[in-house]
Amino acid sequence: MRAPRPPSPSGVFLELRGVGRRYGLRGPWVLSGIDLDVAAGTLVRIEGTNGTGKSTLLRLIAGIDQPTVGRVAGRPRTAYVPERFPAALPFTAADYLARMGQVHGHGRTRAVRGAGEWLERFGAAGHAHTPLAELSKGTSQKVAVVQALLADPQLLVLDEAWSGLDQRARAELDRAVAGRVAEGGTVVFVDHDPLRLAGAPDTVYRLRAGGLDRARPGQVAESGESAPPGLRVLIEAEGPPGADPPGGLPGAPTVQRAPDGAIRLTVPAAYSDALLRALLTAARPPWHIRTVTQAGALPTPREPRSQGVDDRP
Ligand SMILES: Nc1ncnc2c1ncn2[C@@H]1O[C@H](COP(=O)(O)OP(=O)(O)OP(=O)(O)O)[C@@H](O)[C@H]1O
Repeated sequence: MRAPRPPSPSGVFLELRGVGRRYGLRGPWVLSGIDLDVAAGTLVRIEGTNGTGKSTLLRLIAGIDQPTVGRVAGRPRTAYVPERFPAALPFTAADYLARMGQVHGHGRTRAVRGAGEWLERFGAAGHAHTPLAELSKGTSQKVAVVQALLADPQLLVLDEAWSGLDQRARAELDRAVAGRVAEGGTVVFVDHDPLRLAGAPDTVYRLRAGGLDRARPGQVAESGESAPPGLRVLIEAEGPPGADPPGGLPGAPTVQRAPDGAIRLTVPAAYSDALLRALLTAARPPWHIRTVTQAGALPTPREPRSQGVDDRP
C-alpha cells in the first residue's frame, strides 16, 4: 500500500503553473496560461461552455495527460471518471471492479467486498455478473463511478459522471462526493447541470478563451453575515416518497410539501449554501436538489419561521 502524500503546509497538493495544452504541433491552444492550486479537502467545480477545454483540463488534473507547456506539480492518489467509459473489456462488472480495487492497492477480499457494497449502493448489484460489454449505458456509467470510488482517492476527478445515472444513483454520487470531501479528500468536477451539488463547491472556476477565471470563491455562509439582508432562497429537494427533511437544518427554513411530494424549503439567502450542503450530506435518505430560486425579500424582519412540514399548497 502506498502511504498518502501529505499535503503542503498550505493544504495545496496539486499545482498547475503556466499550463497550456494544444493537440498536434500546430493545433490551436485549447488551454493557455493556466495557474491553479488544488487544495486538500475541497470541492471544486469547473464550468465553461462547450469546447472550452473542460475535459482537457480535467485530464491534466487527473494526470492522464500532460501539458504541452507549463508544469503540473504534486500527485495525490487520484481516481478519474472519464466523460466516456471504455466498457469493452472482457470482464463481468464484479470481476472488473475487483481487479480495479486490487490495482488501487486493496487485497482481493477487500476489493471484492468493496465492489459489491458500492454496486449495491448504486442499485447495480443485479448486474454484478453481467459482462461489461452487455451493460446498459446507465449501468456501465455506474461501474465507471464505482471503479473510481473504490480507489478511496485523495483526489477524485469527475467528468460529467452523473450523466446517464438514474435519480437514485445521482443522489448516491452526490452523497459519495460530499462524504469524500468531509473525510478530507478533494473532488474536482464538471457537470452540465448548473445545480449539480449546488451550494456545496468551495470554489467554482470558469474556463474562457483558454484561460481560467475564479467565478466564485468559497463562501459557505454559516452565520448569515455575508448575504444581503432580507433576500430569501427557495430550494426544491426531492427524496423518497413521504420522507421528511432532516432536522436542525441551517437557517431554520420554512418547509412546505409540493403536490408531487418534493419538499420546498425557504431560507434567508445567507443560509442557502449551508442548507444545500446539509441536504447533500444528510444521512439517508439522500436528497436530490431539483431547483434553487430566489424567493424575494422578507416582508418584515421578524417573519415567523418553522421547520415543521406545512402541507398547505
Ligand atoms: N484528443 C484530442 N485530439 C484533438 N483535439 C482534441 C482532443 N481532445 C479535445 N480536443 C479539442 O479540444 C477542444 C476542447 O475539447 P474539450 O473536450 O476539452 O472541451 P469541453 O469543454 O470538455 O467540451 P464539451 O463541453 O463539449 O465536453 C475541442 O476543440 C476539441 O475538439
